Amino acid sequence: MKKLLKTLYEVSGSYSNKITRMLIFDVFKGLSEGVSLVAILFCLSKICENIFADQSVLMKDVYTVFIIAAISLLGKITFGYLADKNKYIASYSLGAENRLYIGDRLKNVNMGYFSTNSLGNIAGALSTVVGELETVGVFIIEQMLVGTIQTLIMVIFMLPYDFVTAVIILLTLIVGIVVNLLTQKSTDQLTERLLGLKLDLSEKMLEYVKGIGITKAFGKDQNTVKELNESITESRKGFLDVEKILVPTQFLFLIVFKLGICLIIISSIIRYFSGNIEATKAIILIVMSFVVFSGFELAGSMQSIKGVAVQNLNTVISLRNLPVIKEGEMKEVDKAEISIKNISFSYDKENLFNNLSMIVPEGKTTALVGFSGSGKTTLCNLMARFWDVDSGEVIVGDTNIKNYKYDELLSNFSFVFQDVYLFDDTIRNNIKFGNPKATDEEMINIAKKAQCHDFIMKLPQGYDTVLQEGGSNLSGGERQRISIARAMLKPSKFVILDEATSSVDPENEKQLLIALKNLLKGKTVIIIAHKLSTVKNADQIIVLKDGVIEQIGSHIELISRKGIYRDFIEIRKQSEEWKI
Ligand SMILES: Nc1ncnc2c1ncn2[C@@H]1O[C@H](COP(=O)(O)OP(=O)(O)OP(=O)(O)O)[C@@H](O)[C@H]1O
Repeated sequence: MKKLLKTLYEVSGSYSNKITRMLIFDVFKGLSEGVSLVAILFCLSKICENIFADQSVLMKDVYTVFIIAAISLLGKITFGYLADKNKYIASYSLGAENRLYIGDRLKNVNMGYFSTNSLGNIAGALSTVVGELETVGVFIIEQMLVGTIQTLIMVIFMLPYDFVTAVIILLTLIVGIVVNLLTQKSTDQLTERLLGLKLDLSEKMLEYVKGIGITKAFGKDQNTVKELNESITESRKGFLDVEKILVPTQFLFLIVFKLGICLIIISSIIRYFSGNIEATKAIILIVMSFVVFSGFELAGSMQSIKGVAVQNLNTVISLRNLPVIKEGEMKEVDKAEISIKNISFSYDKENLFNNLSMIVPEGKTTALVGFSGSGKTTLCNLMARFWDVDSGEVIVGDTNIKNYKYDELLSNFSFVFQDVYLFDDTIRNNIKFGNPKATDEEMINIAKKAQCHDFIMKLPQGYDTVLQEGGSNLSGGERQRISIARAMLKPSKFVILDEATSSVDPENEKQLLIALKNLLKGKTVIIIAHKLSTVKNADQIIVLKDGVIEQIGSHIELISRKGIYRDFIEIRKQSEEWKI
């Protein structure tokens, strides 16, 4: 419980005071519950005493006990309400706060993290794990605390009332705790496995849904379906295995208390018949035996799922502590130039770049061309610090990018990625994502230039049309034009266009290229393109092959020289597979 509380406080952020309040109210709720039970037993004892003594029940005693019971019941309800109020605010708010915190942290995590950790796992952790934390985590602590306090009150009452029963209760509690501790290790291991299975299942589900189109196209017996089926079978088997161990351990734990109850009843009957205790006491002890362990039984049953809560909390803590990239203090980019000096970089063992150097001059357009896999996208990612170089320097303006504040550095870059992603939001908000302060007029003006205004106006709600996740209710070309408008609306010094017009039809592309030319005027542009039309007007063309710069120059210079660029152009005419 101490460990659970400690980790819960670690993730509770600004809502830790609500948890403290909940715990305080729960202590009073537990006390009230214990006292009300004792008061009812005491009342019963007085009534029995008077009946057995053939006397009329003393109303003064009954009233006193009734008032105590009423006050404690009222306390139980009031403190229960206050504890619940704080519990719900704390649990749902800390869930939301953690999702926001982790989401923000993920933004500053090196992209390598996303290569080694699947999207499904991260999504599963943020939804399932944080969700369980909201519903189960705080609840477990509450039940354990209230149950334990209630039982302690009963024990304290029992000690002076009947020593033998007090000893039986204490021994039962000790055996119960020992059984719990002995089974704890195996249940903890199981809950760890349970979490792994849940995350694996959510990863496979996500992969399956995302690839549903491919699955349809290639038939049902493809790998994703097979993997999903295996994961479902594996998780079903795993969940059953967990239950197979959890149920008997729970049963063993409950048996201990049932045996404790039997012992109290047997000892009371034996002692009554041997004349050691009176009938009243025997009755009270027998009645009390049925309720004395109830709080502790509940607390103990929480112990087995406590492992789940601890696992969930640890997962949240590890996500909260994800190593983010180290950032510097620089805010302003003084010069819109990028200078790459002797960089080496590898995704895994083999280096993609070895001592590569180049300059992206201010206010000019630099085109990166080369075969697929030659490193064009990677080079752009290194310029915006999506990844860190292994050695060498990427200098933006006059400063190494590692010395900039990360958000400030990124605010200077606009991107149009190969794989366009649009948010599940209106078209207006998707375009304004690049510059939320832009007016509608500015936004529409850019949309017109990006050749998307006309098709947007044909949609039933125009700019207020809500896009489906990823923009799946638009064509590839429409998505790309919206992403161009989004990038153009962002006031940035650098624009990176990664095959930005690849999905646009020739008619739109012509107008788009004219618009891009105007919009990109004065900006430093890095363009990855496979179309000659996009590349030939660049001020500088850098030809990459297997991570090595083979040629640098303008289109006129490169086409007039024998070499890889001229070959590209030739081959391009023959084959659509080349990327130039
Ligand atoms: N996240 C990653 N993890 C591991 N390897 C990667 C990753 N991204 C790219 N690579 C590898 O790095 C090399 C360069 O990839 P990159 O995407 O930079 O090439 P590219 O020239 O942009 O290719 P394309 O024109 O096909 O987009 C390729 O061999 C690719 O497989």
